[in-house]
This record gives sequence, C-alpha cells and structure tokens, in this order.
Amino acid sequence: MNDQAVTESTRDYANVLIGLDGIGKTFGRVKALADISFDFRAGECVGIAGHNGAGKSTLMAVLTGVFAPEQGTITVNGRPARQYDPNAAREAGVRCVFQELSLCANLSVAENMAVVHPELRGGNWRRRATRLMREQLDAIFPGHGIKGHELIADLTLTQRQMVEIARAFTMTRDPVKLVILDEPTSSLDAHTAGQLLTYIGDAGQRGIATILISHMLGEIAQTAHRVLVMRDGQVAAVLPREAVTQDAIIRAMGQHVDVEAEPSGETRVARETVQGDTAYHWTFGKSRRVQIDAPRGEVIGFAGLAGQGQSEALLAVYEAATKSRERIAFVAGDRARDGIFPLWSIAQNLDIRWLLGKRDGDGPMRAPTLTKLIDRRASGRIAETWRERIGIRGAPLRANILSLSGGNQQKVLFARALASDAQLILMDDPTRGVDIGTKRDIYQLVRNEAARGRTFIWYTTENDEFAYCDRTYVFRAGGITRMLLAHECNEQALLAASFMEARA
Ligand SMILES: Nc1ncnc2c1ncn2[C@@H]1O[C@H](COP(=O)(O)OP(=O)(O)OP(=O)(O)O)[C@@H](O)[C@H]1O
Repeated sequence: MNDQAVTESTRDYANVLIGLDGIGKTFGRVKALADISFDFRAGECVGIAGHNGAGKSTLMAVLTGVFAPEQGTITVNGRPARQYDPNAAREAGVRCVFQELSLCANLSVAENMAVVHPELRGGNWRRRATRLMREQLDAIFPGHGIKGHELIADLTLTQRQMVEIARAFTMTRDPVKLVILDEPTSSLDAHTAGQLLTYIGDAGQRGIATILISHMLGEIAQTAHRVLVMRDGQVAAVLPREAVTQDAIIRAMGQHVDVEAEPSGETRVARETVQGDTAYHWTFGKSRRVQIDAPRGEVIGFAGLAGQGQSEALLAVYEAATKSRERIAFVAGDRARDGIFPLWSIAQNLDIRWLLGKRDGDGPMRAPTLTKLIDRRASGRIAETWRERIGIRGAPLRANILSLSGGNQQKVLFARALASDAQLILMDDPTRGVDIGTKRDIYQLVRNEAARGRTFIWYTTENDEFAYCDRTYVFRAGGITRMLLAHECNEQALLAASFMEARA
C-alpha cells in the first residue's frame, strides 16, 4: 500500500482537537522530529509505533507543551496557538501518562492527585481526592486493591502505573479531551492491560481521544482507530483501521522481524528432574512456599499476574546467591529508580561493574585500588562492543544517559548485566519499552548466553516471552501455583495457573 496515499485519504478536518503542521525539534545535532503533520480528533484512539529513538516521546512532549518546537504550528480546535505551553495544553484538555512515571514518591496517592488538580483545595480536599482517585481506579482497573492513602514509594511499579493512568483520566473542572498514554502497559500484566484497553474504547465513546504509544504492537492493532508510524523523527505512515496489522506496522517501522519466528518449547529437551550439583535450589517465603530449581544454563521464567511476589522472589534469589558468593547481575525493573545513574554518561552506566574490581578466572574478586580503580581503555572497549551488539542508538557513549530514549536506556542496563562476568543473571521485566526488533535480538542473546552456561531468571509481564524459557514458575499471592516446562507453557496454561490457588 502507498503510505502517502493512506495518509491523504484519511485526512479529515472535522472534530480536530489538536493539529500539528510541519513540526520540527532538534537536540544538538540530533533531529528528533522533522516535518511532522498530523491531526488528533475527538473520540479517536491513535496508536503510535516506531523504533527506539524514533521521536515518539519527544512528539508527546510537544503536545503537552513541555518542548516548544523550532519549526511548525500547533492548532487547537482549528485555531493556531500563539504560545503553546503546558498551561495551554492543560486548557486544551491534554493529559499525559509518562513513560517514566511522574508521581512524587514521597507523597501519598491522594496528595499526588492534588498536585495536578488545583481545585482539590480547601476543607476535606484529602477525602475528595481519595474518593475521586478510587472511583477512577474502580472504573479502569476493577479489583485494583489500592486504598488511596498509601505513599507512592510503597506501591509496586504496576500499582504506580495504574495510579498515574487513573489520575490522567480523572474528571475535574479541567477538561479531559486527549489523554496521551506513553507505554502505559509496560508494567501491567495481560489481565490489567486488557482492562485498560477496554477502558480506552469506552472513553472514546464518550468523546475522549487517546494516544496509545506502545511497543506491544498487538495492543495497538487491537485498539487504535489509526496508527501513526514514526521512523527517524518522521512520519513513516499513517495506517487507517482497516490496514492496521502487526505486519503492516513493522513494515512501516522499517524493521525486519519475522513475527512467526517465536521458538517452540517442543524443540527444547524438557528436563523434568534437576540434577543436584548442576542446579541452583532456593526455598523461601512464608512457610517456605517458594521452591525454585534452576539448572545451570537454563532460562527460568517467573510468570503470573503482576505483583504476585515475583519481584520479591527475584530479590530473595539475589540475597541467597550473594550469600553463597555466586557471580550475579540484576537488571532492575524500575529503570529510573533502581537502574540508571542519571548524572553519569552512557559509558559509565554501562561499565559500572568495573568499579567493583575484576576477577581472575574463578578466583575471588580483586579489590579496586585508588590508582587502578578502573581500566578505562578496557572498559571503553567493552562499552563500544556492547553498544554495537545491542544497538544502543541516539547519542555518543560519553553523552549523559538521559539523552537516550527510554528504550535505549533499557538496552544499556541489559548490556551492563551481559557484559559482566555474572553466571547468574536476574532480570525484572528487562525488555520494558524496547522495540520489537531489538527484543528479538535480546531473546537470541539470552538463548545464546544460556547455551554457554549462564543461567537467567526472568520475570516478565509479557506472556510471549515465556516461549524463550526452559521452565516457568507461575506466581499467585506470594506462592507458586505451577511449574510449566517449555512444551507445556502456552497462553491458556499460564492464564489457568495465574488464577489458581497457590500451593500451601
Ligand atoms: N533531552 C534530550 N537530550 C538529547 N537528546 C535527546 C533528549 N531527549 C531525546 N533525545 C534524542 O531524541 C531522539 C528521539 O528520542 P525519543 O525519546 O523521542 O524516542 P522514542 O521514540 O520515544 O524512543 P523509545 O521507544 O525508546 O521511548 C533520540 O535520538 C534521543 O536520543
């Protein structure tokens, strides 16, 4: 299909809330956006897809008035905006759920509501804020389990994502006309993500437009009325509803991914029993309910609905393995809080493990000395090798880590673990925000490294990823309901085990 023809045929100026015409934005020498024209219409869900660094978040920062574009015009309800800043965006009814969540960790859920909704002042504001938040959470995520007085810092990443989404949709005196959702399901399990997608449809019926940015292309194909595909800061295609398939999106993104190329568990030899000295065994939790066997050289999945004890189990494995002096690396799930060093460069973020000193073969860790704290040349070589290998793009290695797009930051964390000498690698949703092409490369890397004897423990909220695991433990309420071997691990079995009672 001719992409340009698709773009023209779908141009319709009725009900246009926000119009973009020829928008351009640069960061130094990086052209983040070039000549972007697009109309966002009332009640419509627009999916936005594109490789990591394609310019999606930058475009959203323009729509929310955070970045002023250097070229182009923005129209609101058909009229060119003279000064389109965050206030103008708020008055136009634009709300945003950011990829790096924007909640204040040291405030409660209700207090975070009051921060963005100025009318929540005066007597009883706390009670009103709590009520509004709970009503909105009930509407989007029935059974969410959030009370409203909790500190954000005490919530799981999934719960924080739910609060941020509910806050953006909450009706106050400020209008809600266009809600931008930047990777809103990256920490939600399939069940909770489904609740959100249903709600997006309902909101559309009430005239609320949404923008769904996601690397989970199935979600976009299922939900969006039109899909804007971006490539290198430009519009690569605008696909109307009838042309939206995962394949069409991937083709427009310019990525070469065989969507059917998922491995079949049946091709791997399933090992029912685990041999003593070749395996890790861990037992922990209340009444020692969590028992995990991880043969060396295997990829072990942690599955189940989000927040059922998987992250806690990863931490317990980390503690146990550290005590027994295993060489271990951890890819943190909450990138902004636990993963990156925001004041450091990309290279420093990647080679931080060198600060811990190096091992001689299997011997003890050599303590770093003041004079030889870091072997700069060697660490530079490693950073360069991994930048190439995993495709970290967008800025030179010496640039600050925050100048990378979210997905590229995630690749740095992954490279940090793989570049280390760790034999046991724990991963808390490591492909959050990573584009589909890079994901496939990462899956291949994990399988290759496992074949070389490394063991991976992999918690993910994406059920597709268990196809790459040798055995998968399904969690429910802090315990394990089932262990599925590769050939038994399919969507149906995962779903059934996710809702089973955990073994006492
Ligand atoms: N604050 C910044 N300083 C310098 N460069 C930046 C900054 N923010 C973004 N960029 C660059 O602009 C380009 C577009 O980044 P953007 O975050 O918009 O991509 P994205 O499509 O949202 O990617 P992802 O899918 O990884 O989130 C990238 O090359 C990125 O490195």
